[in-house]
Amino acid sequence: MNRNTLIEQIKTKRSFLCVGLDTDINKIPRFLLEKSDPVFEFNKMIIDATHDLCVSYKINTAFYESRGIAGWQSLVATSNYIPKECLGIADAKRGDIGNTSEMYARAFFDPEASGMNFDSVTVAPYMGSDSVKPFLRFRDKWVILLALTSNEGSADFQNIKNGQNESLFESVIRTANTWADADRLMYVVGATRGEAFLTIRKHAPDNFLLVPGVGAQGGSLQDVCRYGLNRDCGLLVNSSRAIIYASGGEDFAVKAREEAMRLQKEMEVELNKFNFY
Ligand SMILES: O=C(O)c1cc(=O)[nH]c(=O)n1[C@@H]1O[C@H](COP(=O)(O)O)[C@@H](O)[C@H]1O
Repeated sequence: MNRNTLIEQIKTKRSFLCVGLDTDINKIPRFLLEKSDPVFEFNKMIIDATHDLCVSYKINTAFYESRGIAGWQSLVATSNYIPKECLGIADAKRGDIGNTSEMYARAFFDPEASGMNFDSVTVAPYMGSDSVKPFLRFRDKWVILLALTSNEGSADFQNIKNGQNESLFESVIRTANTWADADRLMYVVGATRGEAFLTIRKHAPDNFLLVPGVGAQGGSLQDVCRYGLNRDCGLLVNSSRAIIYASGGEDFAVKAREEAMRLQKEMEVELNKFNFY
């Protein structure tokens, strides 16, 4: 999916919600366990219930890889069920020497090789340019590079300053912006980072930011929008557990829709404040 299509979708749906499919087989309603692929059935019902309210789905591959072959089958089936008008994110946090990154890129971007055709993949920047560039060789695909993450340990490395008083996350953004433009490169910035969005926007005025941490991790959508929105919206705000486990019962899809709609309404208010349309 290209940038213009993404922006059009945000305008049409008045939403920049990304639903996170962090589907844990031990947390899904029992009645689904009779199905041949319970995780896919769960995801399918979540997608059916939310696709008009969100512009993206993020599949965290850990929840699938941890289940071996069965998990991989659920991953492939779910990736192919994501509607075309929604940006599909493989949240795999990859990155390695060039020829290995090329294989990771094929795994998520080349349907003939792997059966999967994601629009984007999350990548760790630690190994530098040659570990990221193989992902950028695929047309109309996005790299979503970790910049300032939502977890407590993010300060261990990401806030370390260099001789120019610049934090590591700032150096990551400044350098990575020389590898690709804002049509191909997004950054992960945790919702728990509030005012840091001011600094991020100084270095990345045009890039879309994937923002996890609203919902279960307590980040504020309003703060994220105050400091993070740009003229193209420029945000994809993810919520996983708060949506998909809004209910543990047979009504899980209905409750997931209610939570997604609550967030979509809040996003619409923020877009209106920003005179986005
Ligand atoms: O790259 C990510 O998606 C990510 C980066 C980050 O800084 N923090 C973070 O929580 N995530 C992911 O975003 C999702 C957040 O899930 P919830 O806390 O359940 O909404 C999980 O899939 C995390 O792995």
